[in-house]
Amino acid sequence: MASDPLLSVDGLHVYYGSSHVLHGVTLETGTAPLSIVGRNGMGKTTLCQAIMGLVPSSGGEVRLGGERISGRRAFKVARAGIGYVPQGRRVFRSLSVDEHLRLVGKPDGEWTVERIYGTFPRLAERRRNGGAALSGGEQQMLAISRALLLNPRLLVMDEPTEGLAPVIVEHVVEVLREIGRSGVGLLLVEQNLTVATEVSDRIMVMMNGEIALETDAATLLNDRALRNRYLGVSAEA
Ligand SMILES: Nc1ncnc2c1ncn2[C@@H]1O[C@H](COP(=O)(O)OP(=O)(O)OP(=O)(O)O)[C@@H](O)[C@H]1O
Repeated sequence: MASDPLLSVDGLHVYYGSSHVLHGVTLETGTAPLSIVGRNGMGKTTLCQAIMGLVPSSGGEVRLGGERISGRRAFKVARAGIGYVPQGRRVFRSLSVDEHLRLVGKPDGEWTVERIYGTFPRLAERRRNGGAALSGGEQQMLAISRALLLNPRLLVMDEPTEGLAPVIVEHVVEVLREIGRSGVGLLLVEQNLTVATEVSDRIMVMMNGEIALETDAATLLNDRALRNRYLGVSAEA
């Protein structure tokens, strides 16, 4: 008997008032990373938020390991095993790096504060710095670390490289690849096609609130006409 996929989203609809934003999104993913790309305003953030229970869906369902999680409140979705790194990072300005990590870290989890410091030496160097004193890249690493310390089965990340310098983007890509290898599932929403294709081979394109295309990284990178059709100018950025 085939086992349940790690995450399955089936026919998900979301409205903001009378505005219909998700039009029956359907996807499945396992422990191999999956990237979702798409132009601005296509519904990628809304999809992340609907999976997390942060916006209500009006039809369809979300399952984690076969268990229905749609309709649950966000903290229960997190407790069920989905870590979320929202767009814009959101670290506390007055808490130090170490305080951020110790707030959520548990001594017996697979990801511990010590493992985080080993994975992100930069955070170890900055452990006494407050959130306000961190660079954008360091804040992103802290946001990812916080999500990992909850020992999730799946991480949902919304544009983790947005606004970062290229050298920092490279480091974040390395970290995402390591997460992919560690057995934690990864659903990555990205505007940066290079990042998306470096992190995952499987790529979905969202257009007008639907998954319009599922393809592999090489096909998308090699087919300019396909990129133009689904991603327009942002694909060349
Ligand atoms: N809280 C909200 N209330 C009303 N409309 C919203 C709200 N949030 C998003 N929208 C609209 O829903 C649509 C999808 O937005 P969403 O942020 O999900 O897209 P996106 O693909 O993540 O875009 P971006 O890459 O720019 O973040 C857009 O038209 C947006 O204006």
